Amino acid sequence: MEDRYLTSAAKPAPLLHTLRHARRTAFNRVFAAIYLCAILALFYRHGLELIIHSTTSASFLISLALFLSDAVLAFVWVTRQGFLMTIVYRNEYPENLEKVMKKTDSFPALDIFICTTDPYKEPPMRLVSTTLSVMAYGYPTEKISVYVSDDGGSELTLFACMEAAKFAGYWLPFCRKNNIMERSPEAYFESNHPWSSDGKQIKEMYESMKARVEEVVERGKVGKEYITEEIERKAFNKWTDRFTRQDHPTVIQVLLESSKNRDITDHFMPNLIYVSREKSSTSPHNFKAGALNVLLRVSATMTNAPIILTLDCDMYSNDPQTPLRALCYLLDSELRSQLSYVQFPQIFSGINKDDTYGCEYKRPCQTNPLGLDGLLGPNYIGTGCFFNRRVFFGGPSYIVPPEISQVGPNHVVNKPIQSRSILEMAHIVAGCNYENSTKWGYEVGFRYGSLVEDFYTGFLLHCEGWRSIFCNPKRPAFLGDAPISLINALNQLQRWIIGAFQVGFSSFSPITYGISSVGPLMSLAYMYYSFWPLSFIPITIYAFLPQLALVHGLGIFPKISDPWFLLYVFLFLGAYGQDLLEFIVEGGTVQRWWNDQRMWMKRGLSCCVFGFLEYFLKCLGISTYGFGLTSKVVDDEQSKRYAQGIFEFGVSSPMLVPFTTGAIINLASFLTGLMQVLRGISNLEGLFLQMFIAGFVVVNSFPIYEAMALRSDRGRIPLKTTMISTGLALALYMLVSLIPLRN
Ligand SMILES: O=c1ccn([C@@H]2O[C@H](COP(=O)(O)OP(=O)(O)O[C@H]3O[C@H](CO)[C@@H](O)[C@H](O)[C@H]3O)[C@@H](O)[C@H]2O)c(=O)[nH]1
Ligand SMILES: [Mn+2]
Repeated sequence: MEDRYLTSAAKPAPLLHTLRHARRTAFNRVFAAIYLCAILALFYRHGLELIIHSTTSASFLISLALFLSDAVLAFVWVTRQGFLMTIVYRNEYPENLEKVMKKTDSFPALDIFICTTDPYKEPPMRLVSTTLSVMAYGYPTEKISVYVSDDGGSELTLFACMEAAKFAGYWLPFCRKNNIMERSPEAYFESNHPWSSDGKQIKEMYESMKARVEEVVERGKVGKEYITEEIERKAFNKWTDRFTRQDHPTVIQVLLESSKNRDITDHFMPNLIYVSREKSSTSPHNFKAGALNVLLRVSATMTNAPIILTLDCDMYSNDPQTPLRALCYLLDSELRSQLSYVQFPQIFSGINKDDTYGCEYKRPCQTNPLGLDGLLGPNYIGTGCFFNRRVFFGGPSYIVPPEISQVGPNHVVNKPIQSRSILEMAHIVAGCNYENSTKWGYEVGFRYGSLVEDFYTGFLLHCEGWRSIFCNPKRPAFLGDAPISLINALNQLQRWIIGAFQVGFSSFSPITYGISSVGPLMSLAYMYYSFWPLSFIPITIYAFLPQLALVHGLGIFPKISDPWFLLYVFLFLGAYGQDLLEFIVEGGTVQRWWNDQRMWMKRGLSCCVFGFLEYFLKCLGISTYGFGLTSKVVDDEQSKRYAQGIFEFGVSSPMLVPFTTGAIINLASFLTGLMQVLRGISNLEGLFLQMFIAGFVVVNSFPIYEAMALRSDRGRIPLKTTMISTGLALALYMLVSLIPLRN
């Protein structure tokens, strides 16, 4: 990007973007001060309980457990404030871009990276639609290069990309001519349109392409009848018998070259390049971060665009204007020297009405970034993000040069991408040993060392002194898939949790390194993401301890008549109330919020615990972990249940056991407590808070009881899980009976 994009100083330049501070920030600050006082009061009471009122070892242990729980909750609350103190909204005006830039041909080139890994978990037709949706961007076509990274090394994926390249010749002019907004053919043909004659024709072409790709995927092989050209045959010949997913040479296939290929209206096409990096079972490949670094280098040798968009195969473009919106920031002369990336929110298209599994992730994807945007900017969330290529090579004021200049940000490509020397170079930099003893993954490129490479990379970029921008247009810029079964949702989150701990406990921890590099509020936010899964400690304690005490008629919280009771009421209502408010203000519904807080409990008693255990077993060298890919395939019956908002438990997995056990204990304890109160053995006064907690959990657990006892479909809780959980609940109950709780 040269200086000709700079706006002239003489006349005020047309606005590219504006910023507005949210009014509720003031409220949030006042509320935080009040709530903090309440927390301090709570700890004063904990001190009294621990030091003065604990007379037996059992009561001391109970007080200690409650203290520990509240300490973690307080820590999480404090770190969450990082998102609430500086909320801002932005608007951008892409219509002014051309005025600012004067000539359309001065639009910068754009390299788009799309990652895919497994044709059976990530249907290639979804990849095709995503690819076509960005190839059809309303942006000078010859400036777009799309790089598909196939970590599965699959000929099926290559075949799908070839089909996409052919179809693009028809699809791109069709989109331009009819000025359609949904440039993902899958999304476009799914919605109902009055079809024109060319619409019908192209729909037929799409359906036949889809049939071919799906047939090939089903057969697991690209049949000879599909290979028509010599160049295609040569490409598929690379899949020899020795070619496996884990061990194979680099495959780079230029499927479209903008200077050569034209569409049916003789208009330029974008570049489309398939890349499957070399893999060897003896060299680490660093999952997605490794794949992205290969694309960074391969694209540098071929097109080296100053702007890069990273996408997952399931996030298609929903608005052809999106690159222009990103440019409103990336080309801004005041921001430019500091700006690392423009992050769009992840918005999911297939979520049911009430978002059963809380997979909208409204806070991390939509509301928290608004708060961060008033500081150094949102964290990177892996997809839907436009980067300035330069950020991968050092901070704003210093350059960390790569080992060879051909992969650096200043390299000028002056040969066609299919020329021999370029292709040779591209193969070299995609090799699995290329990174040995280089700075890739540590000081250069996407960072290694965490399963949430996106979070880690964004954090370190902020630490280097870069800022980022959150761009949240009304019409979602991208739409993606979210898991629609409980176990998939929990597994996905477990990977994120392990990744978060990897950052939190690394030498670059936000607690230590972060505070000195990004400032207090920003590092609070990063601390929140690194450590919130520790909430499993209070969630577990609050799910079992008050209930087991209740069964034995033992009160562990203040009585209703005790003034401390009001403090508990305020802390509970304050936290839940503010959370609800925040959710609703940003366009959520009460039902979705309810489901989200219900999932919070389930997560605390499943993937948070397992993620924590797995992280520590790995630290001790006992286990290893991989990047458990989220499946994007669902069967019809499952989708039907999801559409009705019915929980999908289905598989028997240890993941389901803790919260099922919890649900049983809470029900039993609530009923026992109720009986005791009704029979006059205990009085409600002293047990009210415990009854309330148990009752609240019971209400939240209705779907669990239903899935254990009443349902017969395939999504119910498997009998095995129910039996193990009941056994555990009984064992726990008996164990507690052995402890002398009262003096
Ligand atoms: O070895 C790998 C593993 C994954 N991927 C790709 O990474 C993307 C994300 O994988 P997915 O299973 O969909 O994970 P999600 O949990 O849905 O992804 C979220 O979390 C990831 C970090 O764990 C981020 O990279 C993603 O951008 C973010 O959407 C997909 O395109 C994969 O094809 C690779 O390229 N190579
Ligand atoms: Mn995904």
